[in-house]
Amino acid sequence: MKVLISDSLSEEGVSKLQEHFDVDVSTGLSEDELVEKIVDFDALVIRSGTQVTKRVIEAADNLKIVGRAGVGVDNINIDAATEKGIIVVNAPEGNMLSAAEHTIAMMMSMARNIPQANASLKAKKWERKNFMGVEVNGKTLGVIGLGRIGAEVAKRAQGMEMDILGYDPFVTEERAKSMGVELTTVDDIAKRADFITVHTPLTKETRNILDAAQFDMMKGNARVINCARGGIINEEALADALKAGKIAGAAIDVFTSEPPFDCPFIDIDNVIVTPHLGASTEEAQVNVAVSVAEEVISVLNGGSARNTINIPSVKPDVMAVLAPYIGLAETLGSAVAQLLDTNYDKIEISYKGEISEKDTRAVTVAAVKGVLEVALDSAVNYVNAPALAKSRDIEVVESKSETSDEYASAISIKLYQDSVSRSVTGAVVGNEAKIITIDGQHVDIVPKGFMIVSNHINRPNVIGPCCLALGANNINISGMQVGRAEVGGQTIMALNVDAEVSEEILDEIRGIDGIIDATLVTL
Ligand SMILES: NC(=O)c1ccc[n+]([C@@H]2O[C@H](COP(=O)([O-])OP(=O)(O)OC[C@H]3O[C@@H](n4cnc5c(N)ncnc54)[C@H](O)[C@@H]3O)[C@@H](O)[C@H]2O)c1
Ligand SMILES: O=C(O)[C@H](O)COP(=O)(O)O
Repeated sequence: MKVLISDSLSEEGVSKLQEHFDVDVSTGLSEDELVEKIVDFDALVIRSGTQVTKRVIEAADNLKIVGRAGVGVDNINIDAATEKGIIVVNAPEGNMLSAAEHTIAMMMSMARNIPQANASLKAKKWERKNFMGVEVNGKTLGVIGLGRIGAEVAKRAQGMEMDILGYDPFVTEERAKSMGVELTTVDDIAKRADFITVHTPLTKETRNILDAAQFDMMKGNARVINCARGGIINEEALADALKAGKIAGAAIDVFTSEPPFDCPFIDIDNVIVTPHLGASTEEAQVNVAVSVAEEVISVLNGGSARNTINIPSVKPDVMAVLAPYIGLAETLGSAVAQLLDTNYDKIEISYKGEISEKDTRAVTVAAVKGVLEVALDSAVNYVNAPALAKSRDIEVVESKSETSDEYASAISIKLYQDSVSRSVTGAVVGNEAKIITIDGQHVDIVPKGFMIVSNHINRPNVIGPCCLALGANNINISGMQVGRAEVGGQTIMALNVDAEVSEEILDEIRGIDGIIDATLVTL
């Protein structure tokens, strides 16, 4: 079998692979070169430097596995790989300490102007008064994303006597408390923190999580750090805030486009930058290279992988019966997680009717994956979803009842946090998945595309203005369902729309008299 390594990989990983396979190390390939070359290979091992695009996947007729020696898989077209049956694995733990240490190094370098002072002295200047710094002791650090790296950063900053504020929709109050972190909102972090660091994946929710509005709220002495992914902090807004003197500095390791030679803040004096070095330590590189090499060896020899991103660990015969329900459960999980706008500590999956007699473990895993994916994106997969829920103190409960009201089988997923809960129920009719209730109210929705779900008072002159607002913004409504509540009572409305709806338009809808809430659900 043949393995292509297309980014620089630690020798320990290369030699492990060479013990088993014919290994070709070719770095710096263009997309065209990779498309041409990949045809012959059974495995591809990469870091962040290789873009595994749809074209590359389409050309990869022998490829069985893509191994990412690191965390982020945003440079891999996962859907294309999944469609082609190519396993994608990563090495989620090997570089977390290095990334956390780099974050702390960036914070300290920024606090004490070390890169600028170093450059000045090497230019034979003695400019002590230009490099007055600040202490971090007693200061407040805001950590956005309290996963593996965020948690390690918080721990290290506490060692330097910093107070930690955190935001992570996926972390419960209890867990935050055990980490010594005060859980709050992004805006509160923007207002109160002296240093702010981001440690999330780049998703629809995290893109521009620090934007012009947040820079406007920050204190004049605020400093921001991005050692996660370019785009989590809006680069234009950051440049504007620095130029206007709204904040005191920034330390950036990752960029929307790398190398970032056209980046709008790269030349600003109080910005320090590194060329995506978070994982660049000897230790981390050995860890991730060995981890990925072991995964590739196992998979190419017919075994399984530990850190799969896209392949369910379900036996083929079980899959054949459960496949439509696995898809349904994942979709329902995603829908309900998008509807609940607080953290949750319990996921309840209820099976009714014929499905309750089956071994539903795989369906439950799919439901949990669907729920968690809203916050964790590609970090969650069929294999790790239950463990991720457990590690975040989220209880997963299954219940079964042999009777089902209208459909042969129905699945409900309910998320809880204290007295707040939301639920979505679905069924499979023919081969088509349907949402049949939202929060217990009957609807009949094909769960696909964009949907606005709102609660409103069941009385005249509420639905019309919503439709007018969408029409005025050129958003076409392709379907509408309204729950059945008594006149004057609270009811659900679900509007299928043909395009994504911005927060501004949703705010317009939320402002309509009689509307209680409105959420965009993307499926
Ligand atoms: N600079 C580097 O070289 C380097 C090295 C390693 C990792 N990384 C990047 O660091 C990031 C974090 O990695 P990790 O291993 O800690 O991942 P992780 O999956 O362990 O943690 C990510 C956390 O982000 C949280 N999150 C998701 N959506 C959120 C949202 N909307 N708001 C706030 N929090 C949200 C999740 O709940 C999770 O706890 C990734 O983007 C990864 O690619 C960069
Ligand atoms: O996601 C990651 O693991 C980091 O961004 C590291 O990327 P690298 O392996 O290309 O250094």
